[in-house]
Amino acid sequence: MSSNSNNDLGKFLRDYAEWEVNALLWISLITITYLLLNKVVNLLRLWNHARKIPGPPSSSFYGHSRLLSRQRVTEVLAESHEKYGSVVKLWLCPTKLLVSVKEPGLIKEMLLKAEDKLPLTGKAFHLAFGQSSLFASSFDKVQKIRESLAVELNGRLLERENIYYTKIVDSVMERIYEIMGKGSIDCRMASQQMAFTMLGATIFGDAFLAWSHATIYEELLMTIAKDACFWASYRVTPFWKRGFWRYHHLCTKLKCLTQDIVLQCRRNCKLFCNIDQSSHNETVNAGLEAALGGPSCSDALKPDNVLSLELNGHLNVKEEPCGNIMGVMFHGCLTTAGLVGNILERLATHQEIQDKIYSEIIMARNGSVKEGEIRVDKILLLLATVYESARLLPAGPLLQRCSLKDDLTLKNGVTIPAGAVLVVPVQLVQMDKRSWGSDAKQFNPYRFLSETGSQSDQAYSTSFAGATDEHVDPGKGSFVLNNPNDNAAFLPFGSGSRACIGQKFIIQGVATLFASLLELYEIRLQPGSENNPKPTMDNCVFQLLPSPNIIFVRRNN
Ligand code: HEM
Repeated sequence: MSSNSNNDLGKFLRDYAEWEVNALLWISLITITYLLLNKVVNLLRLWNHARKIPGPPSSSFYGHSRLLSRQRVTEVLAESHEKYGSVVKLWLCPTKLLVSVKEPGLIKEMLLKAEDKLPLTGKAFHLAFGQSSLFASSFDKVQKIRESLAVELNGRLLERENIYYTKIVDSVMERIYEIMGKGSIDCRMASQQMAFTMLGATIFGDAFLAWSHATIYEELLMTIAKDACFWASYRVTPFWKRGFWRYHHLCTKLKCLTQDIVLQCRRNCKLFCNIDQSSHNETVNAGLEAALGGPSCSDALKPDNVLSLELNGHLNVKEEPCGNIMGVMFHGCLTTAGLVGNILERLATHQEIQDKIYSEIIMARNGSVKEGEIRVDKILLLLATVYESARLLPAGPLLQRCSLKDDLTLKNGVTIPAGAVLVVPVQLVQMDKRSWGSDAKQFNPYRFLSETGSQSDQAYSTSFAGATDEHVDPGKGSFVLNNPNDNAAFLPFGSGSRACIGQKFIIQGVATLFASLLELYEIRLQPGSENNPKPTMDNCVFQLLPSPNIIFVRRNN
């Protein structure tokens, strides 16, 4: 009797186990089928929507990727827009659609509606600096911290004094003379120095100017910048490659050095100093040791609190300490160096504009109420030169966006499917004759100045189309600076929901830096380098040739 009941129980358990396994297999099968079907449906939707967007036919399975590997993307887009209109598509592979928008009105609409960034951008920052919210791809993650950073930067704009920039110029010139002593200096090197010092001093305060590791920090940042996108482009992070570990080691060094300067900055209590010091008494020695090749850095110190607490306490515990600070230094230094380099080169090659700016600076200095103050908002030609340099050489050839969840319908009726790579060929747009007049490809800062009284809406639409210095003399005071953002084709800082937060801050900062620099120094091409090649246009694309050597000549005043 009992052996029978044992057998029944055993059979029941076996049947039950079999039933459980079967149920599990069915659930897995249904889930996988659902996921696959979902992918197929999404793919069919993508192909269906893409059919209605004009673009060159793709002759192979790989779409236009072969064409893009042979020709620069801006050239391909220039030809395609010429032929197919303001919205064109290219296939990067059968599942990846690229849509380019070139008409300024549509660009504005698209950049407002497409709130996400391409996952690659977020991945490059994540891989280099760990998890941080400021440069993540999804808009939901960045929204709050964007607002806080904007408030923070605008506050900083109000409190910055010229004396501060004089200190930065002194520090930069000391280093530049050191380099010039060993040989000549090219625009790129000088601009890197200026951008790095300006941003470092802004973020970390005076402590940064006296920091003994500043040079190593700058070199590390630039080395990481060269490789960041390469390593992020791997679908699976290549842990098996030695090169990757070398890169990773550099990122760790940068992290530790950032912790060191954050600690020094707290000690000096210059920036972000309203945080509760008592919770951050830990020493950073371990971090510094690691940066210089010793053991790994201290976890106890959470320097990102410096930024995050300051930014209204949006600290996410999962975030990497210092991740946002490193992200800002990385993006800010690279982009600012590009802009400063272009201004240096333009001023060195346009002495007449430099002389006029110098007169404006002296007038602004004489007219200032407070001693030692120069109001950059009075130095119109300098600000116009900053805008024009940003227009002619944007930070990158493309602005990139995507809408991860929803399809986008533009006012011209085109629907762009969710997940498509959206781009704006910013070089083409910023040199388009229809937006900038017949001299669109030339350096003419006067296009950003117009006579007072000509600021009606109608005048605005034409005011960017190449005024000349014969008509505009900022010294006479009857001219005003146009707001560059009134021209939808002005996009060096992007536009819309993910536009650069640093635009106002950096324009004012760079202008103040140049005002302090030009007051003391004249920028000239090094004798003999006048005939060196200059940036030239080739099929609508600027060729970046070796940057010219320049010298800084101290004025006699
Ligand atoms: C000359 C200097 C700079 C240039 C040319 C520049 C340009 C840009 C561009 C083109 C974008 C993408 C915009 C878009 O997709 O619409 C961007 C994003 C951003 N910029 Fe800048 N930038 C500069 C300096 C700075 C500085 C100094 C800061 C901060 C201190 C900053 C903070 C940011 C942030 C946080 C974003 C990301 C916004 C987001 O993803 O939501 N930028 N910048």
